[in-house]
Amino acid sequence: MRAEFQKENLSLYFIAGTQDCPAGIETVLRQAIEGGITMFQFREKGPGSLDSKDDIVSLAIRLQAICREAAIPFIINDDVDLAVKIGADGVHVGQEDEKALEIRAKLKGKILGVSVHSSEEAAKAKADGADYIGVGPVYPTTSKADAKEARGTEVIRDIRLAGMQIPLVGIGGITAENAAPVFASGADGVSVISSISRAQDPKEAARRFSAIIG
Ligand SMILES: Cc1ncsc1CCOP(=O)(O)O
Ligand SMILES: C=C1C=NC(C)=NC1=N
Ligand SMILES: [Mg+2]
Repeated sequence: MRAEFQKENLSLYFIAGTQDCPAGIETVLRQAIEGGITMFQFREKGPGSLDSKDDIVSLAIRLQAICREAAIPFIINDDVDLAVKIGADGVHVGQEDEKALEIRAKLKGKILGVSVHSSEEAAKAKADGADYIGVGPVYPTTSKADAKEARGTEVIRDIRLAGMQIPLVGIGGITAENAAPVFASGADGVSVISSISRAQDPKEAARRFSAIIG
């Protein structure tokens, strides 16, 4: 899958777990796909998320099938073993997760995304073989309890000013109304949870981004 991964996949990168989807994650995912999302990350984490491993695995398999039908990359958050087990297209890990270098070895040919909060962490992620980096929170967020302080587009600009061209997605509190500055600062895409997952009409919510993505 890595061969097919390109920065355009990051344009509208939807992330969700059951905890983010009052209307039901499978329904929300299908509507988000109809609305034009370009990549999906299953992130079952935090208050209200499933705690049964079996439930998580069977849901991941169902969500993966929905993404495969639509030919969009299916990414697992944090759980490298789950990603390998079900043959996901890739994994996204934070600084505290398994070392990106070790994951790169386990996930040959798959997509590896790493969360970074500075240009130094971005350089390390690149050296470790990351295919893309997630930078944020850009704006305040309520979808990640332990999120760091919102930095606006400062870190994205720092990374681009440092000359790093690695595929980069901004994340944190992003809506169709505040997405333009994220692209303007050098991001290849925006990563979104609640402005799609909690929308009255997730398809319409996703579609509203396409005016900005071009
Ligand atoms: C997973 C993650 N990482 C940084 S902020 C965040 C949550 C983003 O959720 P939302 O788009 O609802 O603010
Ligand atoms: C924390 C995260 C940062 N960025 C992305 C793309 N996903 C995440 N789970
Ligand atoms: Mg993590």
